[in-house]
Amino acid sequence: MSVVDTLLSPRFDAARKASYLALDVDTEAAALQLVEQFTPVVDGYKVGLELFHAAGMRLVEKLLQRNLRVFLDMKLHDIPNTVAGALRAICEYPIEMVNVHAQGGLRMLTAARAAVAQAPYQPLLIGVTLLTSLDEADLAAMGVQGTPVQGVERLTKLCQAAQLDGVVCSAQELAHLAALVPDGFERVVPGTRLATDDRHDQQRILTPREAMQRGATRLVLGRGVRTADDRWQALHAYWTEMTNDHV
Ligand SMILES: O=c1ccn([C@@H]2O[C@H](COP(=O)(O)O)[C@@H](O)[C@H]2O)c(=O)[nH]1
Repeated sequence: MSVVDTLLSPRFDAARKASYLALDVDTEAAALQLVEQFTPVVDGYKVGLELFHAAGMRLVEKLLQRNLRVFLDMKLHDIPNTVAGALRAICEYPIEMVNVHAQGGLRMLTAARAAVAQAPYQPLLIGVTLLTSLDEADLAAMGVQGTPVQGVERLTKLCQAAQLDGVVCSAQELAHLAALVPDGFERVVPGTRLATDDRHDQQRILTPREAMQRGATRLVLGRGVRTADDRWQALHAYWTEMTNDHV
């Protein structure tokens, strides 16, 4: 059996459904090349700031036409009225998940919730807590008191107060959050790495296995897969960790 056939087997269905491959490339053509390579093994893709600014909603429409799950990683952060307006425009499309910065505050999060609730499509609305590229020293330099765990806890409580569907956080805060949030609350984790991977610009990392063990509900897979010498082997390694061992 080839690695692609193995990855298409039901054994990996749960990992497939819990994964978004980050299309962090700078042209529509490069994004579609990745999508052509990985579909149908991967059926969920993340469009972030780089690709969105290069290719816009037209690229998102192309993914949706292929019946792919789309996480629009916009990290909206502005005054409540502006964020609500942006979400109304986004929710004209059947995307699966969109996010806002929890640091926009309760009024902004509440306006975001209301905008999505009234929209034609209602993606999961997720609050980004503290970027996984920040460590405690970065927080202190920004005037944010306490540890990343404390910061993520504060921001998660804001997201819960505004009735968001979940948060983005690092795997390092998950054990702490497990006691704080109910089962159905999404815990979306970017910046996981295999033990042998480069961490790049990420600071608060753990392995995919540790993330799943600690309660992640969805993982964003980025450079660990996309820039690997053998992308299929890398995806197999990530999904095996996500599948086998979180007991
Ligand atoms: O706190 C955050 C929020 C979002 N991201 C995004 O996830 C991917 C991670 O990519 P890697 O290549 O695996 O580092 C990227 O698109 C970020 O914009 C994040 O890393 N941290």
